[in-house]
Amino acid sequence: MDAIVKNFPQTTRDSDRPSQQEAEEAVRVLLRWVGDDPTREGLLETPARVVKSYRELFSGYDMAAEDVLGRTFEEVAGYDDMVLVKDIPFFSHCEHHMVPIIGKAHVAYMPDGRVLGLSKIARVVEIYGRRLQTQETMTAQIARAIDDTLNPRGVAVMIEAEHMCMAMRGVQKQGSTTLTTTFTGTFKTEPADQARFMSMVRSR
Ligand SMILES: Nc1nc2c(ncn2[C@@H]2O[C@H](COP(=O)(O)OP(=O)(O)OP(=O)(O)O)[C@@H](O)[C@H]2O)c(=O)[nH]1
Ligand SMILES: [Zn+2]
Repeated sequence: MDAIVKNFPQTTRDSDRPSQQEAEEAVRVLLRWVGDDPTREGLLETPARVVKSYRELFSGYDMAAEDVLGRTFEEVAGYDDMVLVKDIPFFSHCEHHMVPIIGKAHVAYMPDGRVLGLSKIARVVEIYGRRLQTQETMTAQIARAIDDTLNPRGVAVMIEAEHMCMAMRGVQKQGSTTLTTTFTGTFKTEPADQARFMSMVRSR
């Protein structure tokens, strides 16, 4: 099973994807649709640039969290308390409007013998961030990926983000923050663990 299919039911196989030329043509259509002229000098290279930047901004479709989380360590002198990586910045795009979501993720787990490389937690945030998202889905996906691959005693994920679709357009409310949380295992069953996670996230 290739990584993309394993990773995400809604991702497209490479063979089903439009060509770069087709994607560039779609950008030209949008440029005409907003009222500009894709043949003027300043816009000639724009479709190619947009497609290239989409490759980067949506590179999460080509990566699987399971591959990143596969490498774990056991030699931690019996450490079994919470591991929290907080304030992980990310950029995503909302699946409704395809405009940016800008936020921070806080990710914790309670190890059960094995721990993750710390950078891998940030990489998982990156993998799910670089897709079209709702904040709720992204929060749940990060928690589930860590839960499924590491089998810790519990996972806690909090995301705080500003949605540009609410700031730049539509209801036009700048500066509002949306908070979402997913708790599994001990973070779900033990109020004290959940409270400690919240206070560690909040402490500066
Ligand atoms: N639950 C959730 N909603 C989101 C997220 N990102 C954007 N939205 C919302 O998705 C909704 C889409 O609503 P629609 O009425 O279909 O679209 P719209 O006419 O563009 O809505 P307005 O933004 O209110 O103008 C809006 O209320 C957005 O604020 C997200 O991550 N989670
Ligand atoms: Zn939106």
